Amino acid sequence: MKIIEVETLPPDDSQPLVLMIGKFDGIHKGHQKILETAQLYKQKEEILAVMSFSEHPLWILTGDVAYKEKLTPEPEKIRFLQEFGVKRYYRIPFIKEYANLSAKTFILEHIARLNVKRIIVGEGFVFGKGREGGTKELSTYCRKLNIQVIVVPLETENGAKMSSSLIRAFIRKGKIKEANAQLYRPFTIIGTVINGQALGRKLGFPTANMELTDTYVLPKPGIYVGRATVDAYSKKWNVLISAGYRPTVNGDHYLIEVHFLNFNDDLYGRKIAVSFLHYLREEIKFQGLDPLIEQMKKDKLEAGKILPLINHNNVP
Ligand SMILES: Cc1cc2nc3c(=O)[nH]c(=O)nc-3n(C[C@H](O)[C@H](O)[C@H](O)COP(=O)(O)O)c2cc1C
Ligand SMILES: Nc1ncnc2c1ncn2[C@@H]1O[C@H](COP(=O)(O)OP(=O)(O)OP(=O)(O)O)[C@@H](O)[C@H]1O
Repeated sequence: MKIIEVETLPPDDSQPLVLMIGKFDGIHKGHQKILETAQLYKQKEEILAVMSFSEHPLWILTGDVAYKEKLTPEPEKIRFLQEFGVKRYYRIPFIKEYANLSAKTFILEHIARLNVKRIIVGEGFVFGKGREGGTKELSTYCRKLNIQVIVVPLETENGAKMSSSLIRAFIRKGKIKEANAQLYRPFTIIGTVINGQALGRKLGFPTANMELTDTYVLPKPGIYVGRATVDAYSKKWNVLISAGYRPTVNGDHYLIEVHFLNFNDDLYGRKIAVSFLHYLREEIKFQGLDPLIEQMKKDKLEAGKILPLINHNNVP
């Protein structure tokens, strides 16, 4: 994958492209349909390209941190796009000047510098200053440049558009199943294992405390059942995940801790990828450690019952 930084204008280029534009956070089922359509339309000499923003435009424009939190931070997003055959990634630093670009200027001055043969967008796609341009304007400007525009019908669930914002909202509410259904795979967070208070080991439930590699959208505090991989190994381990503030031990910040079932190796400093599969229960403030241990034993039993019933890859 070639990553091209767009400073002010994309560099002139003659490579024939099939272009997709957007944030593509999560590469959800709707995004996957766009990528599959692009593959279908691609001619032999053309390559797939995505133009995306390094940060969510609304994070830059409003400063609302909720928009900084991602389902798939950029390295993850690029890895997924690569799996879908994308060969080029135009990375736009979403500065305010970019937000002020009109729909017309974006196509006739920016996109015109590239040799775009086709643009694939979803129904309802909007672009340009204040979201002024829609698919109609896109087609009008692209006709002048001889670019074919393909508008893909919306991928919906229960009548609602599948969208990154909706999936982020599901995760914040602990609605993991709903989020995973739209992602078409389990929601996964990657981090490095750091030292905790080593209390977990004494309680009989050692946990790998995660330092996250990026600003992920964080699941509602609670206990989850999931699966995890370690470093680059493909083996998946069953895990219990504690996400939240650990009120029993007066934790003062949100933390994701992972208890591996049937795995005892030292994990400090190692990179783990943790997939959330099932929301088990809320965090509880216990009066002392004994009731916490009792509850953790129950959680383990419950996880043992639930794991065989879960579709781990979330693909029907
Ligand atoms: C399965 C499981 C369930 C947990 N449930 C709770 C809970 O309900 N309330 C709570 O305060 N902490 C809960 N925790 C977090 C523990 O308090 C934490 O793992 C323990 O204090 C060890 O922390 P350490 O890793 O910093 O040593 C849970 C942890 C696990 C693994
Ligand atoms: N549910 C969907 N069905 C079909 N196409 C979609 C769907 N959701 C997004 N797209 C298309 O995918 C491309 C990238 O979309 P983008 O990630 O910018 O928006 P989004 O997923 O709607 O996110 P948000 O929820 O943050 O608005 C666009 O062409 C968009 O129209």
